[in-house]
Amino acid sequence: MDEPMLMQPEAEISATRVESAEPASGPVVSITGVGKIFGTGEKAVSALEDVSFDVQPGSFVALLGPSGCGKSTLMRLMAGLQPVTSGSIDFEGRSPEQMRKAREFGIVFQQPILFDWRTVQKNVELPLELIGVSKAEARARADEMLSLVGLQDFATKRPWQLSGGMQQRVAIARALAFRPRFLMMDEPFGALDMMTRERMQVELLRIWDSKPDITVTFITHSISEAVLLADRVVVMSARPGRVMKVIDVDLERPRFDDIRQSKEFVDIEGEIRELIYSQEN
Ligand SMILES: Nc1ncnc2c1ncn2[C@@H]1O[C@H](COP(=O)(O)OP(=O)(O)OP(=O)(O)O)[C@@H](O)[C@H]1O
Repeated sequence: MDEPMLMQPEAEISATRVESAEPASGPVVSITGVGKIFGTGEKAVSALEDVSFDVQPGSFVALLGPSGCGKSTLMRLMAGLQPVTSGSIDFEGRSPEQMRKAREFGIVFQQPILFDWRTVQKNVELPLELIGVSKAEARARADEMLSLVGLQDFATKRPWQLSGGMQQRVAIARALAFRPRFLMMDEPFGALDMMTRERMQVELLRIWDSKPDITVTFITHSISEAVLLADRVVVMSARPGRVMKVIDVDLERPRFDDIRQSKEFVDIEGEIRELIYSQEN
């Protein structure tokens, strides 16, 4: 799903954090029996069937599955951009739409969608200004997030002067500048070459380690990307997407690039690969 980030301001412009009175104990998102059918009658397409899983607060969940299995659809349902056909998605008593309206979500798509006529810094500031954040506050948050993603020296450059990986880091900075409780990433590194992609994965681990309060949902086709990044991998079947298995990734954090060579990593990758291939045979 490649969508312009600023085309849906309510959805993309995220996050005045709503602090809860008590620390959360149970899951922060409960997805129960979710189904999604597009269209009606003979043209009806069943994209998701009976999808259920929980997301723990502050965890990193990867949605992994073949093309067309409904990963992006599931993320859109979670983000309150489309209604479910059946089942429910519950954010501690609030609906995805309520969460979206409260700007609890930051979203990063495969294409960063930056405005070339604005500087990097002003790209990060723009959506904040659109929701009424003062110029000074927007600048402070943009600078903080550009430092977090390692682009402080590129604030005054134009997006076209940056590499693909750097542009995607700007998109991540822009999403985080809203201080969202939930960061949803739809194949954010899918358009990058393999080496840049691997570097970005490590970069995301670093950013993630310094932002422990955020709960991340990350869509990917890549088994190794899912295992490297996630605490939990939701493995989905081909369309209509169902949950084949939820796999906990009990690898210690902080994680670095060399963890890919560890036996534990390779074992989890193998388990997921077997699961996916068993479905095809
Ligand atoms: N608005 C829509 N109307 C009709 N069908 C749709 C719509 N959106 C998605 N679909 C269908 O639902 C199915 C799931 O699509 P979705 O984009 O969620 O899959 P995906 O797993 O994210 O795929 P990819 O990995 O290729 O991005 C596909 O068959 C798609 O054609």
